[in-house]
Amino acid sequence: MTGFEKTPGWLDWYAGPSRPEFRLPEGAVDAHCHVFGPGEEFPYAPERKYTPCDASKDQLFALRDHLGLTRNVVVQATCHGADNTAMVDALRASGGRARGVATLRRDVTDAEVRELHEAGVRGVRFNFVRRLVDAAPQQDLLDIVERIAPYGWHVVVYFEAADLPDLRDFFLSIPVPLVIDHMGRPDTAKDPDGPDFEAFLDFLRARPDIWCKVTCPERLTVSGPPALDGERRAYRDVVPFARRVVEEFPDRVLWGTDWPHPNLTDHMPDDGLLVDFVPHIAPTPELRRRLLVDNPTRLYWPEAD
Ligand SMILES: O=C(O)/C=C(\CC(=O)C(=O)O)C(=O)O
Repeated sequence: MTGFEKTPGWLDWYAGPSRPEFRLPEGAVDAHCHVFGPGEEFPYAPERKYTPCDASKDQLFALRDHLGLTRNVVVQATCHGADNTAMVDALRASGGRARGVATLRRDVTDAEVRELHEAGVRGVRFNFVRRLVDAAPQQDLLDIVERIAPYGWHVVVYFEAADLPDLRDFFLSIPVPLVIDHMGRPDTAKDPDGPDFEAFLDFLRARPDIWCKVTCPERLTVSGPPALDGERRAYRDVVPFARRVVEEFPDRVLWGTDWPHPNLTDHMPDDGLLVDFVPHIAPTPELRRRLLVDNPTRLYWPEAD
């Protein structure tokens, strides 16, 4: 017993994922995943808006090996607030095979940033999704950027598509590279060639150092079908959105599982089938190598590039 009770309706991550049919290229990176607790060892943050089920570093590394991945980027999720200890513990245990993205408060010290850097953190995440967090004032975020810039870190931003018009100028004022979570969460019931997604692509065109994660079809899908029970045509409605991004920005796209898939209540995907989704959004071996290996390695392990 950890004393933490998972948010009602929240599904557990999928135990026993299938082995993907698509063979990942050597050096493939899961550039968006999380560790949660275990709560007994790494308590969840008092200010959290949900309580996840535990998902430990060992379980993450077992999934990495099962799927044929080489490396992980562990992204701090809001349920751990700005207490990065579970994420850092995973980085330290990974033998250099995991890098991290932290959450920082405005009063973070240079010594703390240096320690995170030494542990393998390479970015800070700013979350604007209201169901997850009360976003910090923009000036606080810019103060944090000043702290991390000397270390060559980037800023990961998570927002809903409807909020991009209000946030765009702020994002473009951030003087370090940006990484966008989950394609800026487009409404996939809309036309992938329509004005809303075009506005997102236009934002990516505004600077050459804005990267985009083509992740989370399981969150973005409206018409499915879900990646379960061997389904080979999962999330078809998301494919044209992701392909537009991959084909126009082949050198600044990233892919990840989003394991353990927090906050899903409808279905929990089979991570092996999520790997099998990749060839649909990156149709050539060259695009797949950039998406899965070259781009994340350049951003998170430049010394190995
Ligand atoms: O896993 C994700 O990236 C997405 C999340 C959770 C999250 O980002 C967080 O808690 O910080 C979501 O949409 O609920």
